[in-house]
Amino acid sequence: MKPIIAIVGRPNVGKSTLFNRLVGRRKAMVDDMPGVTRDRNYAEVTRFDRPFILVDTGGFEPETNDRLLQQMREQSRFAMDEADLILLVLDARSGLTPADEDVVEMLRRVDKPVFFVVNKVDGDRQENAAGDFYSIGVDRLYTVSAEHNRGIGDLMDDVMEVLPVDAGKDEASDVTRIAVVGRPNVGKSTLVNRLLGYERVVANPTAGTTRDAVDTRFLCNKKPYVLIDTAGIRRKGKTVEKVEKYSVMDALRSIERADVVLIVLSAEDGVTEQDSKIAGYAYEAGRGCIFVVNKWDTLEKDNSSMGKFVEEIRRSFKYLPFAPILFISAKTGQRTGKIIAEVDLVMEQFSRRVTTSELNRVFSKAVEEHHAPMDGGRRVKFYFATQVGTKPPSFVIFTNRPEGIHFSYERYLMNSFREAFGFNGTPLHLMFRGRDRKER
Ligand SMILES: Nc1nc2c(ncn2[C@@H]2O[C@H](COP(=O)(O)OP(=O)(O)OP(=O)(O)O)[C@@H](O)[C@H]2O)c(=O)[nH]1
Ligand SMILES: Nc1nc2c(ncn2[C@@H]2O[C@H](COP(=O)(O)OP(=O)(O)OP(=O)(O)O)[C@@H](O)[C@H]2O)c(=O)[nH]1
Repeated sequence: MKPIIAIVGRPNVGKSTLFNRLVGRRKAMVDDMPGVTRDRNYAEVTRFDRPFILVDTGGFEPETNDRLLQQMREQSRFAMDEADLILLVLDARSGLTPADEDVVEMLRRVDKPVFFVVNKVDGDRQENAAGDFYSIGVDRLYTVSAEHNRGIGDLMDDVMEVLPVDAGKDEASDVTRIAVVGRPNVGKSTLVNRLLGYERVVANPTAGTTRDAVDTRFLCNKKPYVLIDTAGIRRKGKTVEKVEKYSVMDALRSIERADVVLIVLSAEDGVTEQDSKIAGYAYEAGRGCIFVVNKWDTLEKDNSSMGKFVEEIRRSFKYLPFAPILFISAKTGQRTGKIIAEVDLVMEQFSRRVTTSELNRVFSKAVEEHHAPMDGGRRVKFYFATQVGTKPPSFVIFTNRPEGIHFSYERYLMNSFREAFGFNGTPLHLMFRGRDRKER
């Protein structure tokens, strides 16, 4: 599993700025996609060919919580439990505060590498002021300016030296890896047990790598599948509070390792905020997605109830119009037998390749029917499209204005591809590239 680096610190010290700096990407353009977190707080980053997961814990703060210390404790606890390495961000311009000291105290007890990062050191003047932070009693401070990209290279050089090495992939290509995700109590464990009970479990759960992930292999119609992190799902003795706090993170980790994600909803509750969050991550991670509406047995049904639920899902998850929806009861077994067949269909599309000539036929027709809007008074021209990868299907489109293509036009192109090719259940990834190597 890829190691996790957590960024902690009180509000406004520059966590998100540092996060964006390290991710090296513009902020995700997701404004017009309800349900997808606006500022993403979770990203996969590769440095010196080594991938890791970067988490900005600021994003985990409940919006209504006004208690600073409480928030920081939660962030730090999260970081201590889940991360492999912690970046504590301090603010050179505001100096050391009691809240900082409180977190430092907590982190002192952690048996993981902690880097003390003094941010907003934009110039030499702040460099001197930053020295005050040594009063917290650490050997090494890293002075940086996240905004102006100062000191970041030195910091990351040292971080990469102590970051645990990825303990290895388990990505046999013929196996479909399935993650079952959803907020607490929607019926994940019941569903997992149902799937495994149905199908013959061919191997005992094997203890995974660094964080006790237990994946379970099983066969269905002689085809191999892996259910990811069944331990996380079945884990007993979690306190209620912990379940509430960490389930999104559990989901993230499973999604990260999956091909196809079963997003479990509960028919009893309808769609909730937390469902949106989880589904948003599955989408952003570019995994195959299937909505599984569980507890269908609990509804008083009339003819329109399924249609209404479909509507609610489509309205709440506008960015996932391509994800199939299944209505099941994990408890009674109703329609659970259809899940794996649906997974197969999605996996096929997720791994699908179209030929360059087919692709360009569809692409040029789409462009002809609906021109791209002008970019700063300049015509946007396209040259050529090619598929560069699968899982999910990824395309590069060559254009004279790679930075001038609006998200709505990108979406139009994706929809044209879907209309022509299907790609049911899988996100698509488009990249625009200029002939002069400019890229977005
Ligand atoms: N001068 C200076 N300002 C910075 C630097 N890094 C961040 N800032 C500013 O500090 C403010 C807070 O930055 P954020 O990245 O939003 O801080 P945060 O810790 O993520 O804040 P929360 O989201 O509230 O937790 C913004 O106005 C940034 O522009 C820096 O290196 N130098
Ligand atoms: N009526 C009904 N109840 C169900 C169904 N599936 C699960 N349940 C019940 O819902 C409750 C929660 O089920 P779990 O499988 O433990 O849910 P979970 O999502 O794994 O929960 P966490 O471990 O808290 O994340 C249990 O009481 C189940 O018996 C279903 O299809 N119908």
